[in-house]
Amino acid sequence: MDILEVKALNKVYTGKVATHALTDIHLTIRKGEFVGIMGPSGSGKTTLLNMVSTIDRPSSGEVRIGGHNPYNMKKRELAHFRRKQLGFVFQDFNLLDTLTVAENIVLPLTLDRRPLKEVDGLLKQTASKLGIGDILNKRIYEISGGQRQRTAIARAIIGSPLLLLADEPTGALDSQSSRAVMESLAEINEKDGATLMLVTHDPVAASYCNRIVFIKDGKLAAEIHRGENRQAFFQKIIDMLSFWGGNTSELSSIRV
Ligand SMILES: Nc1ncnc2c1ncn2[C@@H]1O[C@H](COP(=O)(O)OP(=O)(O)OP(=O)(O)O)[C@@H](O)[C@H]1O
Repeated sequence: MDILEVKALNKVYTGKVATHALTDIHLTIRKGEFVGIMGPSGSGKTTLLNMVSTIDRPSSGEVRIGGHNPYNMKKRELAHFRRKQLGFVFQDFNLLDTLTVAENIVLPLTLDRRPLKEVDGLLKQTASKLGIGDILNKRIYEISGGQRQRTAIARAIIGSPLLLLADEPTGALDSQSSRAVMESLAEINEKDGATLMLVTHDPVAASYCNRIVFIKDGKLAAEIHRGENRQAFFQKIIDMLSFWGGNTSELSSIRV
């Protein structure tokens, strides 16, 4: 089953000078896939993510999520669709600092007025998946960056969205926390069959994906698939980045 279908997508930012940010993008993500989007700075990764996450409207072409075209929806319907069907994970966590970990995680369910008992069950189950069951009563300012990102992931998946979208989720983390966060995302993908789309510059983070799509100058440039061996996939990613452009400095010697 296709979770995401992007067809003939174009985005032109109009202004004094028009920027053709995306040109004729076709991308399908099937249920249970973990797809990474990579490419040099300014290549159009964020623009693509914004079109898929329904934040910004394409200039032409089509986006379908679970068979629905979000851009045909009315404002309220779209807000509801976004809350139910999409999960978001950002580089800077986007958590509410003065609330507890538990309060942050259940926020989407509270907004939907789900029964307390159901919310409590889902909270325990989701927190234990992310290994944060013992910090539920702490406030966000009392926990580490890695714990914050795992809290944000818990919030993103508690409503079982069709598609989880992550924008540089390891961008603000040290390498050890980055690995823990990527291992959590990979586990959600493998064990729960969650479908993920990840935008990243980080080849180590990207090596946890099943497939990487490279964008260059707003166009799909190449695609690689992971086999059994993550170290070999990491090396392939490095090779692709040095060919297509991207951040590869000091990375070839890293073991993943
Ligand atoms: N709101 C905007 N208005 C005008 N041009 C924009 C806007 N957002 C992005 N662009 C341009 O569109 C192109 C693609 O930008 P985008 O942010 O999608 O790239 P990116 O691959 O995510 O880059 P980075 O890795 O640096 O975040 C760039 O040329 C950028 O300058």
